[in-house]
Amino acid sequence: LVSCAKRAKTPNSELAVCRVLLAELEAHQDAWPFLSPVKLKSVPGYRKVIKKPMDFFTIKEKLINNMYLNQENFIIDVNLVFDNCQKFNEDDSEIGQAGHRMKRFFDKRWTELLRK
Ligand SMILES: Cc1ncccc1N[C@@H](C)c1ccc2c(c1)OCCO2
Repeated sequence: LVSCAKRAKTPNSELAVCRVLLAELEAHQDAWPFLSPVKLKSVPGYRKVIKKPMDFFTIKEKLINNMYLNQENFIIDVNLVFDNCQKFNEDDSEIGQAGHRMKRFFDKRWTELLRK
């Protein structure tokens, strides 16, 4: 039989994987600093230093409201969470360490799930 062309991934199946990945991030024991938006009034300097705040709750809202057209936009927002964390927090701080652990976990899982 002639093999059919490799079926392109439909956007919704791409986004289904993003929902699975986000659920795993939210369930991770080191997710606590990233579960909701940083309160800009209660963290001195955050608003000035971090130009594009991002967190897992906001990402979930964007997924639910179909604001991600593809996996790439989702991955950009997740990496923004970790880049903001590294920019604002010392590597040896509680939050800094949580951020490094979460980034390592994410990089591993999306490689396994998305790089099929
Ligand atoms: C990711 C991040 N980077 C820099 C600062 C804060 C945060 N997270 C907030 C939720 C946060 C995390 C931990 C906290 C906190 C707020 O305020 C009270 C003390 O403990």
